[in-house]
Amino acid sequence: MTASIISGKELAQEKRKQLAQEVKELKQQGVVPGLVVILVGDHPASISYIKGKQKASEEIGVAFTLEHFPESMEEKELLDVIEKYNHDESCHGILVQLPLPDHIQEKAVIEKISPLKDVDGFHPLNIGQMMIGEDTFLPCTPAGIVEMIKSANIEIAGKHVVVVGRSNIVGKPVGILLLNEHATVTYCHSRTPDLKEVTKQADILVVAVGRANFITGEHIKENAVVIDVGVNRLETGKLCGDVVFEDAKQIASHITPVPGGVGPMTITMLAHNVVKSARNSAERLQVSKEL
Ligand SMILES: Nc1nc2c(c(=O)[nH]1)N[C@@H](CN(C=O)c1ccc(C(=O)N[C@@H](CCC(=O)O)C(=O)O)cc1)CN2
Repeated sequence: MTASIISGKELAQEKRKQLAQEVKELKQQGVVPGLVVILVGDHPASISYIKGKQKASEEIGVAFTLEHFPESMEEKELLDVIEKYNHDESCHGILVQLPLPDHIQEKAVIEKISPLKDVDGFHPLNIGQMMIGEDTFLPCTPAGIVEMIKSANIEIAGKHVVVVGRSNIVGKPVGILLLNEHATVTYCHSRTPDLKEVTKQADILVVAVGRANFITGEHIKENAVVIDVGVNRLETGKLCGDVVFEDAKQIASHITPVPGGVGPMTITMLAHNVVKSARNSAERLQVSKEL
């Protein structure tokens, strides 16, 4: 039997329709959700991802602003731009596209963004809230993965999840979100001895290493759910994931494709966070009017 495909593209379309409806309602209350994306440099992949964010924002009705600066921009200048938007009431979400040039400290930049506008969910305060299971802005790729698993009616509680990769953006938080859903979680990384012995125990295997075709059929348990987070561009120009799709298709019960899997859901969860932030801000305004 071949695996069912969990289409992030289709789920994203469905969620974007719901978000467009929520934005319509917010606009009737006089609130236009606003997203500011900051790009430093001309990284081609970043430019392409930002175009995706702009297209989704336009589809949903979110006001999108791009602040594009040269690679030579100083860290201080970037912090000042963030400070400006922290105080701008028309802006509900601030996102600094990663990676940043080497001379700019990612940590300082993330910490500068107001936690109330941190729609990437990368600020330590929001990460802490996520760790303890409080309502907050969740990092977009991990949140999108959880939505995709749930959309396929896959039970998470009690399952053994193996996460391959330990980045702050994807690997670490996706493990925490799935732990919060009562999974048993194991993390693997470059120093894990005998990787396939661990991955073969996974009921749900999440792969986020950024290496084309890193996971083969040998790593996958029969009927596992395989979530491929990799977006790798081959020399031929073709995109592929971290998992050999043809192998996984024969073994897994479900698999996410690349392209059209986790990527579109990352962008949709960003829009979800912007709408959530606009709603929070409308509620704060209402409370302050009532006082
Ligand atoms: N500030 C952030 N920077 C980065 C993040 C992030 O969440 N916040 N994640 C990644 C890049 N990323 C979003 O920014 C991202 C990656 C991939 C996709 C996507 O839709 N991929 C498509 C293929 C796109 C293509 O043709 O190249 C797919 O998988 O179908 C969206 C967003 C690093 N930086």
